[in-house]
Amino acid sequence: MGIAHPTIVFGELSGKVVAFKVGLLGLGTVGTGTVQLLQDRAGRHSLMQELEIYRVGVRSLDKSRAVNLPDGILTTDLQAIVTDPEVEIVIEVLGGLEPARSLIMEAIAHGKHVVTANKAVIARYGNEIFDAANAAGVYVMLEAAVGGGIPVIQPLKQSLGVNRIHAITGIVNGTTNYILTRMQAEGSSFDDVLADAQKLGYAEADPTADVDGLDAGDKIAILASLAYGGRIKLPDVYCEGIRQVSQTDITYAQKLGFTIKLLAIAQRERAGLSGRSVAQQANGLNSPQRERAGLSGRSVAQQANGLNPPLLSVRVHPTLVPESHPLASIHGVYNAILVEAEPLGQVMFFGPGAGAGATASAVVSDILNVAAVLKTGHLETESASLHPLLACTHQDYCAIAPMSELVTRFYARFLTKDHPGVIGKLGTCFGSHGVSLESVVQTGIHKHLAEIVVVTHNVREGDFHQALAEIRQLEAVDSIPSILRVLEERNGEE
Ligand SMILES: NC(=O)C1=CN([C@@H]2O[C@H](COP(=O)(O)OP(=O)(O)OC[C@H]3O[C@@H](n4cnc5c(N)ncnc54)[C@H](OP(=O)(O)O)[C@@H]3O)[C@@H](O)[C@H]2O)C=CC1
Ligand SMILES: N[C@@H](CC=O)C(=O)O
Ligand code: NA
Repeated sequence: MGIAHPTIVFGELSGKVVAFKVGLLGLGTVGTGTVQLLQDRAGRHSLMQELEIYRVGVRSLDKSRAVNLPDGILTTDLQAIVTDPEVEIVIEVLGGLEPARSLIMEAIAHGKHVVTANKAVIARYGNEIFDAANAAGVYVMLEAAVGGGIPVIQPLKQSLGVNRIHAITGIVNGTTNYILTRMQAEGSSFDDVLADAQKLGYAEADPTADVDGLDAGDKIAILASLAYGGRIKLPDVYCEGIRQVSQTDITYAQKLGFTIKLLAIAQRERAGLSGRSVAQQANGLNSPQRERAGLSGRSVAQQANGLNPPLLSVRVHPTLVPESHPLASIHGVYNAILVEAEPLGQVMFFGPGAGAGATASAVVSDILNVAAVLKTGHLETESASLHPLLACTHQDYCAIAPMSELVTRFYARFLTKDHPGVIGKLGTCFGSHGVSLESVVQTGIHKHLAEIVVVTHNVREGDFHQALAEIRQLEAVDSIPSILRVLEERNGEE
């Protein structure tokens, strides 16, 4: 098909236009940043000269736009973009599940390479998307989907590929880090700061995904899948957001030498914790988990120890982070991802996790990666296969251990009657469930009730909750307003 629409042609080499035609779906925060970057090529990689914005799909043609595009580039017919034979690379920056998912699938079916910033779609439909892409011989690139502009997807696929990953601990949601930072620094209210994050373009269209930890859950599922070489079932990822984090807890945490962060964590389950072996933990998996891990009908002990992909803990929750930990100093919309690997040791990726320019940097880098492969003519022969360090070809599922088996420290705040002996009763309940306390502080009287803050040593989460269930029955205990996990200072491990 000839070029029926006006286009922005950037590249003309040896008198011959060699542009890769890009179809952009979405012209919001990220789409606008992407166009701005593609229109401002001076001093950037020369391959950018060969990218051409061919069509841009939006919902409304009446909106004023922060970028100038020639007449006829904008369209509301997104399907026409993903089926247009002229388009080689489709950029999906619409957000949401539909029509994003269907358009990605249709683009793949029409032989287009896809670049997406959409972690929600990849975390839920990655299986079908990558199966289809691999069968069609096209790339699906997603650097912008995790950590915004921070390069973390490509490093996990390429530079860190030889490492055995022990743990990934990240601040991967800019909105919640921005909210927690300002609540902590200024004592601002949650709602006011959220409104600012929305104005700045950090938050998702529905900020529930940010605030309730679901966006971070999508991102850690994607990182875990790349790091551990297996697919992750999203419902297996435990997600707890920041709605219940109060000024009171922020203040107590500060007094105790911690800062509260929403952490996304994926780690190999460690053998021997709380006297349990990996095999026993794998026994605790429900049957679909064991089925997915390939454990059913075989010796769980034998298989869990050599599990490939391994048995993992994958979770998102607000966490007390020691002030001395590298993640404690990540503020505002910044993200950071700490990777602990063998033989490399610790490496931390840090940078802006959201925002137009930063995210566009990741999107356009992905486009360049695809254009670079296309330029080599690598995919043009019948027998050509996808570049193994750019494609995603995992088939097996990782088994995810239940949260009750997690071994972690806890912070808990109790409101109790101000009676003698209450602290002793709490200690007895904890002790009878094997929960050892690092500190117990009675911090004052709050509406005629005593406020007691407890920090535990490492405990098995299931044991801790059993102790709490017993404590709730105590006549002296009014309520337990907060329970938060605590990160250990050494090695970023819990
Ligand atoms: N914002 C950020 O900092 C980051 C965002 N991301 C991800 O990037 C993606 C885009 O986010 P963002 O740019 O913030 O989103 P915006 O809401 O700012 O922009 C969405 C764009 O998509 C268009 N659009 C949405 N639905 C449709 C539809 N059904 N038909 C046609 N057009 C549609 C909108 O059109 P119109 O303009 O006409 O309304 C708009 O241009 C999301 O997946 C997000 O998770 C990833 C990293 C950081
Ligand atoms: N809403 C997300 C945007 C980037 O993924 C965030 O706040 O991190
Ligand atoms: Na990134």
